[in-house]
Amino acid sequence: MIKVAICGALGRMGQTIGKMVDESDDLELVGGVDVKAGSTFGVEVFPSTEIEKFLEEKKPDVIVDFTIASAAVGNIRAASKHKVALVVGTTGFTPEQRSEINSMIEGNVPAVISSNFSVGVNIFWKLVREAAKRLGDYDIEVIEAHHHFKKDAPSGTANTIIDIIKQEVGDREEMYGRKGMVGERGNEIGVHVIRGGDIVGDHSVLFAGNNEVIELSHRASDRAVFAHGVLRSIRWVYGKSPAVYSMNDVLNL
Ligand SMILES: NC(=O)C1=CN([C@@H]2O[C@H](COP(=O)(O)OP(=O)(O)OC[C@H]3O[C@@H](n4cnc5c(N)ncnc54)[C@H](OP(=O)(O)O)[C@@H]3O)[C@@H](O)[C@H]2O)C=CC1
Ligand SMILES: O=C(O)C1=N[C@H](C(=O)O)C[C@H](O)C1
Repeated sequence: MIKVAICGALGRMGQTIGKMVDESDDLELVGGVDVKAGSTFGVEVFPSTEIEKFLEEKKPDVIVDFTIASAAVGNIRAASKHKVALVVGTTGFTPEQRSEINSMIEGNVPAVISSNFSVGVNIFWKLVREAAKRLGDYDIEVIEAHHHFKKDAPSGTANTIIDIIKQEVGDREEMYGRKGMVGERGNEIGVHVIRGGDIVGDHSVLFAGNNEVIELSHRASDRAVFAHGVLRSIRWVYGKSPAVYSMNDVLNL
């Protein structure tokens, strides 16, 4: 049995992952950490101020983090110190936070970090790369939509899309929405963020040329798609050599 702990255990993703871990035969949910203490699926949730005590008492094999960027940095530091493998889905990191995370992990613990654990999105990213490779002279716009509770914008997945496009077409300015006399469209990637209701997670990329538009889209209708990828990652990462891994490694893409 792989002993699993969840940071952000009482949140939307924490609950979805906790349920799936609890129902699986080869994984054992040993507890969680959240802002406030509590319980989930019959195990104790410690307050985030007591993460060190939690790790010493519960000794998880893998820690899953779905919190917020500022909190995740501290949780990753604690996991690295205690040599616990990581699966990190939290988004909204600054470049500085990402490099701090990488240096905490490298040579210390194995960690899968992804802005989107859905298998479909990981294939979608491949399709976006392929299109960008061939349609670099088309106008490119990225659109994402999420529920009204989401704190970071644009989504981590949209940021990954923008990175992929730039890797293929070269650096471009990101244009976040447009208003007023915007003038002729420049060598930019338009980025549009929608927040509303209970939208789980929609991402589209438009490649617009003369007399034609190619639109690639992915729509998640249940958080279970992310949680399935998280469970695959937990099973994959346990026992691996210390390094930062992506879902490409987990899915062998
Ligand atoms: N990679 C992927 O596939 C996916 C990534 N995400 C990302 O996961 C993150 C969480 O999303 P979601 O579950 O919807 O958000 P929620 O707000 O529902 O859950 C986050 C939880 O973390 C808690 N939290 C805040 N600070 C700490 C801390 N220091 N230690 C422990 N827990 C803490 C929050 O408490 P409180 O509410 O009291 O602040 C909350 O319970 C986001 O960054 C989101 O973008 C989401 C879905 C898929
Ligand atoms: O906050 C969410 O809900 C989601 N966050 C991730 C992101 O920021 O890309 C993944 C997914 O779209 C859901």
